Amino acid sequence: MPAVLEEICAAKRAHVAQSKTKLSIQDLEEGIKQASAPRGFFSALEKKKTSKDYGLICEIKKASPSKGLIRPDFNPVAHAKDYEAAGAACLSILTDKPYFQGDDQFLIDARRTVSLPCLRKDFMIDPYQIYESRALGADCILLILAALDKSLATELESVALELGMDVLIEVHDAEEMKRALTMKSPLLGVNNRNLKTMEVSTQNTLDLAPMAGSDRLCVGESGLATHQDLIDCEKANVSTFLIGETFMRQDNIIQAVHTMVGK
Ligand SMILES: O=C(O)c1ccccc1NCC(=O)[C@H](O)[C@H](O)COP(=O)(O)O
Repeated sequence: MPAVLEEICAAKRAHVAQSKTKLSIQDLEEGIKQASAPRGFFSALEKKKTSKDYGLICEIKKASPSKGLIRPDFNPVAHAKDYEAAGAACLSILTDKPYFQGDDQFLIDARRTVSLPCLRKDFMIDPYQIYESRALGADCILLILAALDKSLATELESVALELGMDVLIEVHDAEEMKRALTMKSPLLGVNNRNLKTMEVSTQNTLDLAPMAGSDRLCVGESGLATHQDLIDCEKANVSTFLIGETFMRQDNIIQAVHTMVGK
């Protein structure tokens, strides 16, 4: 596992242990009963694909380990509104605090403001977090296969699906893609960021997406900066993308999304 992921997951295990002392899974199940029903994350993206539109998962991201602070005037509610107005299919909201300056409250506030399906973007290593995600209102969770063995990935996926959420399975190499194809979720993210070097290359999407076959929906993730990047990925039949930093660095987010899709 890349060192940065190792470090983030170790911190996450300590954080989850702490959370469990405050709220039990039974408490979270009570919270889930009060939560609004899941919005179809996968189906929103599938709809865009069917209508031959780009399916954008627009990310609310204040900072990152590779870039530090990205958005000084960070305002998750305003960013959520802008993304919806710009035509995003879905939102991704980082909730990890120590490495991304995220917050669970950002997910709650953003989701309440818009009608888009929302991904809780965090580092899932324990079933507890899957219950917590649904109680927070998440419609989809992320599973990073580089951080999970087969049995834990399968367990987390099955809890999420039972709770009615979609699952975005993230892969970075061919071995992870093969593992992803043994899982149930049809939503596969190809991460263009090499977490060992932090370099990004859309070539990764071009190399791995063809392995996925026509039953899965591939998402190109990370380092997408220009409309040409999207056009390049279309060579591998990928028209669904997760984009954070490029949008978050622009004062006018609506304009940035329009420019990205070539409007
Ligand atoms: O962004 C990072 O530096 C990072 C470091 C370590 C683990 C994960 C990381 N990013 C999480 C993401 O998946 C991205 O936020 C997402 O793919 C959007 O990427 P970008 O468009 O490049 O902001």
